[in-house]
Amino acid sequence: MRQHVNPLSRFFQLPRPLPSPEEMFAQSSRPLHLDIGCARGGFLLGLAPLQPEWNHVGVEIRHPLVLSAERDRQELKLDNLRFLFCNVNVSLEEWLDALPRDQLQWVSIQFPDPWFKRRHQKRRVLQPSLLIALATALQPGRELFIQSDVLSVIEPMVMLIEQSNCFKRPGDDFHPWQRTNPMPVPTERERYVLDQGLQVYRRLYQRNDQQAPELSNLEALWQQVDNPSEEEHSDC
Ligand SMILES: C[S@@+](CC[C@H](N)C(=O)[O-])C[C@H]1O[C@@H](n2cnc3c(N)ncnc32)[C@H](O)[C@@H]1O
Repeated sequence: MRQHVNPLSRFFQLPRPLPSPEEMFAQSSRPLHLDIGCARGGFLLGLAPLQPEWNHVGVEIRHPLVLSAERDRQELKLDNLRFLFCNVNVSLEEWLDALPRDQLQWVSIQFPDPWFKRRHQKRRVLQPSLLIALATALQPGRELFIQSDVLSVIEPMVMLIEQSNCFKRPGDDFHPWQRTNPMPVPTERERYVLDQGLQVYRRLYQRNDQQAPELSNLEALWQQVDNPSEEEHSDC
């Protein structure tokens, strides 16, 4: 059990320039997968060797976890993977904006920290401005995958994604939630949740061809997203 770090604290509000794909990867033109909130990186450390034709980037706000993940990556000699320390709500938009067109092809946000209280809404990782930056970087057909074991965490994300009008669900996906994980490797949190016999809520989205909305419009919708639970929570 641990308390989450507060992404709004002054320390985490300092912008950090993030390296470009050219600076990170020898074969920098490969398609890019971005995992937001990668923690110790177990998921990407397992995935990168299975997908050598992709480059993978994990971003994480807790610096010691990034150091540990990078150490493991170097031991495993995985040159198609990097872990970066940043607050995605402060530093990711500029990086996304500078990516070559259609390089980013997959984004995953898995088991994000559950900030339940409405007054903590701004601490949640998926904010309107981040969603717009992702929607702008992802070309039609490219994918955004979200999963969580907490319904009241994933529902506002679903609402935000769907209200943006930038994403659709694949045509063969008729269920409220994906039954299985489209990724071949579970995350650390996912493994823990499944071991407990708990349910996992998953959604896979594809970028459609609609323009990203104005930030002010999406922010107004986000304000309407209500979350009644006042429970405090901690995990991983
Ligand atoms: C509940 S953990 C899940 C970790 C991993 N995705 C998994 O499924 O095992 C959520 C992770 O997101 C990170 N995180 C939360 N807010 C973040 C932010 N603004 N920027 C980057 N990482 C963030 C947390 O530090 C934490 O490691």
